[in-house]
Amino acid sequence: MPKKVRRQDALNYHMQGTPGKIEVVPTKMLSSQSDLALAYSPGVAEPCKEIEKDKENAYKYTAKGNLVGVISNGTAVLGLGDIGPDASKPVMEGKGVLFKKFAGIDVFDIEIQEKDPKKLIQIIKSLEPTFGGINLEDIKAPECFEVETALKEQMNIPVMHDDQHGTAIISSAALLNALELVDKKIENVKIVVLGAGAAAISCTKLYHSLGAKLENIYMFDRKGLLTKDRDDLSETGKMFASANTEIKDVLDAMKDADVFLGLSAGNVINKKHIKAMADNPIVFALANPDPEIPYAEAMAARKDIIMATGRSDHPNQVNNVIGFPYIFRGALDVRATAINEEMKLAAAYAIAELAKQPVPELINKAYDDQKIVFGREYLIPKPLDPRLITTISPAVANAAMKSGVAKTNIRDWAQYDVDLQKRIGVDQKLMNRILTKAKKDPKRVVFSEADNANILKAVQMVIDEGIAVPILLGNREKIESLIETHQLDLGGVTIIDNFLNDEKRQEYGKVLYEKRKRKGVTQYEAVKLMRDRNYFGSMMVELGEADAMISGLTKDYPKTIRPALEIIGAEEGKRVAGMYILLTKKGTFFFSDTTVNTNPTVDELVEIIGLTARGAKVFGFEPRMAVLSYSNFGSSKGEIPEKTAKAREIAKKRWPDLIIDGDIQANIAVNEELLKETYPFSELADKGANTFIFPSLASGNIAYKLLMELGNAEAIGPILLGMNKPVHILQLGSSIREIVNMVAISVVDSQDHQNRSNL
Ligand SMILES: NC(=O)C1=CN([C@@H]2O[C@H](COP(=O)(O)OP(=O)(O)OC[C@H]3O[C@@H](n4cnc5c(N)ncnc54)[C@H](OP(=O)(O)O)[C@@H]3O)[C@@H](O)[C@H]2O)C=CC1
Ligand SMILES: CC(=O)C(=O)O
Ligand SMILES: [Mg+2]
Repeated sequence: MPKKVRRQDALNYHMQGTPGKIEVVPTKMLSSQSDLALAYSPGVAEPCKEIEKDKENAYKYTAKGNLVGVISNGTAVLGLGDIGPDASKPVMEGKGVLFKKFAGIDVFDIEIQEKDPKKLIQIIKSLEPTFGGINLEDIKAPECFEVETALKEQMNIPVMHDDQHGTAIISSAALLNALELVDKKIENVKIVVLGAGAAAISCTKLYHSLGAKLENIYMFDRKGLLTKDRDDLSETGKMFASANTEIKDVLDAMKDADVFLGLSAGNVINKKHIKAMADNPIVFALANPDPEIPYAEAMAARKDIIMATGRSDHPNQVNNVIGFPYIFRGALDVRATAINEEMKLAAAYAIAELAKQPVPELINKAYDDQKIVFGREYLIPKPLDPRLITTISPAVANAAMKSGVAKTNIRDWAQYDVDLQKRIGVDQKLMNRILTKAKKDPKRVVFSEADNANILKAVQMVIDEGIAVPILLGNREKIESLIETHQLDLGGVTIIDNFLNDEKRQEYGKVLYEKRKRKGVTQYEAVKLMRDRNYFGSMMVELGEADAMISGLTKDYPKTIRPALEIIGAEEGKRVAGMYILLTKKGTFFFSDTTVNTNPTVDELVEIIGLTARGAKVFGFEPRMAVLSYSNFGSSKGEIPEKTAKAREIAKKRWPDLIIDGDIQANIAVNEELLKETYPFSELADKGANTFIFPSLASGNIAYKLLMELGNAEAIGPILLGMNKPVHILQLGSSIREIVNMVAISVVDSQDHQNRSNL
């Protein structure tokens, strides 16, 4: 299901926390007087002198080699037109994020207040000392051609105008594959191009070098068809001017056309245009953010259509994000002085070929468990495909070496492959995996604080993404008014406000009374407690009227968990514990117990070990557990070393197959070198720990919070382990994304509970 992008969501995304999408992070320590003396004066003078002797040393002593300038003057921003350099900044920051996330490349985005191409050339050229490469972006035609050509001639680092060549590379790959599917030859096809700007001209040039005939190409700008008798065409435009002056308009040109390429503006053609085309029409409507024709309209017009857009919410996303991070990665890794035709073609063929390879399960999972196979709906690889980097970058680097523009060579390609994989990390995908798993089998989740705007916004995302079937508990009038105020689209969602209704409360109260009558609760009190939505929601889960409950955004933890414990309780013979998942630069780690057991006894620690191991497995990890202390294997005496060592011993007897070690200090547990050197007998010596059992709630809680604040780790949780049915408690004031993540976790937890009871 396509996910709608709402205006307010997009604004909030950019506004929340630190405004914008990027920050600069130091890569060296700066914690002491001597660090300071090295990082800045006097020490910094030494690398300065080395670079003065030989400029190439900048690659050795500065960030230049991995730094790309994303530079725009804001004259052709997406399909929004000349909105100016200030307004282009979100797009340029966005490219910075994609460079970093997909290829580990750092970016400074530079927005320049200058339209004169000559001056622009001067400014950009003067930035050569800073950057390892230049990505020109959203500069309008025809100025962009002059700017790029001059900079390529004058600069000794790779320069690429991505709207031209990135788009040309990706769309050529898609075109080659689409033509293969419909069994047409590029030499014979009639191509209508709407737009005669940077992207359109460059794509058409590349199609021409791949074999398309000039006489079969009909290119339009706002004034109409580019024809030989027009005297307002640029030099590049003239190349595609048609000798046929009979054609009236785009519709006329579309008669029997095999290929439509749109790189102009949104919603400028309609189904009549599509219907006029030849059999098996190939329609690439690539304007952003809205394609030349809406996807649904084009698909409805013809059954035999092959359709691509620039958007991520439809199949066949022809967007330069599939190319630029990896093209620059390959170019930087061999210190190429240019991105030449050979490198571009190598990228296009690598992309086209990758689409024909079997798709790994990971990608199927990331895209809603579809079985993705090469075909009409999968012409080119998906943007989240981790193989893009290991396919495109080596192809580009190799082409640079062969065409003589590489200043360094890659010799060990196997090692290069490993290095590239490290660049993208693997664990960032964890939340994606959880979300995908949830979407596969969504469950009914009751929100007991539904009269809260953030909960409702999260519910909207949950519905849009198909994660769960929400049930809203709260005052109907208030919920409806919030839905209206925030312009949400929650029609059809169940709202329950009859927890005040006597009949339902009586029914639920009786069940609670039966459970708690020997704990001092009277029938009257039990019925009264059902006015509390946490009691009511817990009872829905207990009686199978919902599969999971989410609460805790507005009340403190103990108040929220108590009703769940009284009504649902722990699994038979088990305790309840709280786990956090920490996403750090060094990978994913599980922390327990961070929220429930203040000072666990040995037996309680053993239970926590068992629950946490199962929790880590639910999220797809093989736990390697460290029972943490301030000692290593009995090196200190005291209550905590003894408690943790004993717990480990008992747990190991109970679950001999689990990797568990302790008592152990936290730094040792994650440091394989130290472990191998000092404690080679340890079960963790091979790989280090990924799961930590803390001796007390205080230590676990403090550790994860410090990691969040000082280590920039992302925390997912707390995940309640050991409940008889899924209930998950939010942190006070969780963000909308955190609420959505917790819903996905509760759905996955519910799936796991149901699978267990099915065994
Ligand atoms: N999917 C992708 O990866 C990419 C998509 N794009 C999209 O392509 C479009 C163009 O970008 P770019 O080439 O950089 O911009 P340019 O400003 O360089 O070119 C825009 C071209 O489109 C023409 N045009 C605009 N509106 C219409 C219209 N209603 N009918 C006919 N022609 C029209 C303009 O005509 P005129 O010359 O008469 O003004 C101009 O020739 C944008 O929507 C952009 O988002 C761009 C790069 C990558
Ligand atoms: C994708 C892109 O670069 C554009 O639409 O301009
Ligand atoms: Mg662009």
